[in-house]
This record gives sequence, C-alpha cells and structure tokens, in this order.
Amino acid sequence: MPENPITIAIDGPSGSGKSSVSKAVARQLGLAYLDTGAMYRALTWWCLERGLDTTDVEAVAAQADTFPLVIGTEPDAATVHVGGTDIGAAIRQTRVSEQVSHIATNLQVRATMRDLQRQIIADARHAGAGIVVEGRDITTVIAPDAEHRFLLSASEEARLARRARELFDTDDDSALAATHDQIVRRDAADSTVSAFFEPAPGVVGIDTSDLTFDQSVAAVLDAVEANAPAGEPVRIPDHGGNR
Ligand SMILES: Nc1ncnc2c1ncn2[C@@H]1O[C@H](COP(=O)(O)OP(=O)(O)O)[C@@H](O)[C@H]1O
Ligand SMILES: Nc1ccn([C@H]2C[C@H](O)[C@@H](COP(=O)(O)OP(=O)(O)O)O2)c(=O)n1
Repeated sequence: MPENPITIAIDGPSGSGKSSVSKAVARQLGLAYLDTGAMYRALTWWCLERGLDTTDVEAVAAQADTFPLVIGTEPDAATVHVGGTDIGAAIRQTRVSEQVSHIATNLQVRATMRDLQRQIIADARHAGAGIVVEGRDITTVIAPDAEHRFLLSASEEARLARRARELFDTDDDSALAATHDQIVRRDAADSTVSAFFEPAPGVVGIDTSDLTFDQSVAAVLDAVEANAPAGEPVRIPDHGGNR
C-alpha cells in the first residue's frame, strides 16, 4: 500500500467545472479519477435500454444491484462499460440527461452507488497515490473524511453559457434556452437528495464564475498544496504526472 494516499472530493452543481477540473487535477497529481455522475448516467442508460420506467423505484433499484458496470479511473481514459458495451458517448445523450434525476433521487440506488463508490476509492488508495472523486455528495456522504474537499460553484449564467457552448458550440439565446432544462431543472431535482450549492463545514468553496479553466485548476491545486502535511510536496511539476 502506498505510504500516504489521498482522496480529493469535489462537488458542485452542473456546469460548475467539476469533471474537467477534476480530470486535470488528477492528471497533474498522478491520481486516479472517478466521475460518479457517469455511474448514475450508466444506470439510466441501462434502464432505458430495457424499456423500464425510470420512476419505478423498486424496479430501478433492483437493476442497480446487478447491472454489470465497469468504470475506468484513468483521468485520460475514464471509460464506462456495461456488459462489455462501451457507453461512454451514449450516457451523454439528451434522453439520458433528461431522465437521470429520476435515478439519482432514488434512495435505494444511492445506497448501492455509495457502496460501489467507496469500494473504488478504497481500491485506488490501495493501488496508487489516491483518487479525485467528483459528484454531488462526495464531500458530505461518500468521502466526508477525504484529505481534501472542495465545492465548486459558478453563477447560473456562467454555468448555462458553458454547457451551451459545450453542447451547441454557441451561447446564443436558443442554445441557452435548450440548455436550461439540463442545468436548472436537473439541479433543482438533484438538490432534493444532496446538498451541493453551499460548502459543508470544512469544505473549501471555489467560485469559478470569473475564473478561466486554468485558474480553476490552479485554485484546487494550490489549496491541496496549502493543506498538505508539512514536508509532503504533492504537486508533480512536469507534464501530467505518472499515469
Ligand atoms: N473557470 C472554469 N472552470 C471550470 N470549467 C470551465 C471554466 N470556464 C469554462 N469552463 C468550461 O466549462 C465546462 C464545465 O463542464 P464540466 O467540467 O463538465 O462541469 P460539471 O462537471 O460541473 O458539470 C467545460 O467545458 C470547461 O472547459
Ligand atoms: N454523486 C452524484 C453524482 C451525480 N449525481 C446526479 C446529478 C446529475 O443529475 C446526474 C449526472 O451527473 P453529472 O455529474 O454527469 O451531471 P452534469 O451533466 O455534469 O451536470 O447524476 C448525483 O446525484 N450524485
């Protein structure tokens, strides 16, 4: 087991920059990376493929217990497979984004995901330098004892514009309107089961609204460095660490 593995937990609403910043931080520090949102999306895809009603709490929970999910934890290969099928692209489809909150607010599903996520974190700490884990309940429920915990935020305006540019290559009015459901409605639904708009006690809040992407990454890296035990430099200075 490595000497001092670390877990970096990062939460925040949609479009706050969790996935992109977490991947970059993991790369820089030579850590594994876990996108917990991808796990909820994978289960949503699986249920839709089987024609299940995603609001059927018991039926969905039964699938969560058994569906053959394999999630990659390399920041440059954060792959998602179920039963050997690569669904990395399919889980980003609009039909999945529209339904995923039904799955993510199912408390039985959350309990199953919690156990899976904790196992992945334990494995990464056992096998390597540690892991960056991002989602909505990582700082509060999944890994409240993580060495470093962050809540990323950004104004609704900034988050909508980012997502619109990502999905439609523009943030004109029609792109913003099309993005609204994915960001605002989904966050409202998801926040009924997790608290990710404000940092919990002991969690470092970073508002990325007026930061560039690189500044957001640097803000997390600087805070990790500042919080590291004395004599243990954590930043790997050259290109992307050892993974
Ligand atoms: N200051 C910033 N911090 C983080 N991401 C930013 C920033 N400015 C622009 N972006 C872009 O916004 C998008 C954020 O998306 P993502 O990382 O998927 O957010 P989340 O995982 O929170 O939904 C990315 O395309 C990223 O490059
Ligand atoms: N730990 C988590 C991670 C994601 N979720 C929910 C929140 C979202 O509706 C879905 C998908 O998460 P994802 O992080 O991919 O969402 P974004 O599209 O990046 O906003 O899962 C959750 O409830 N708890």
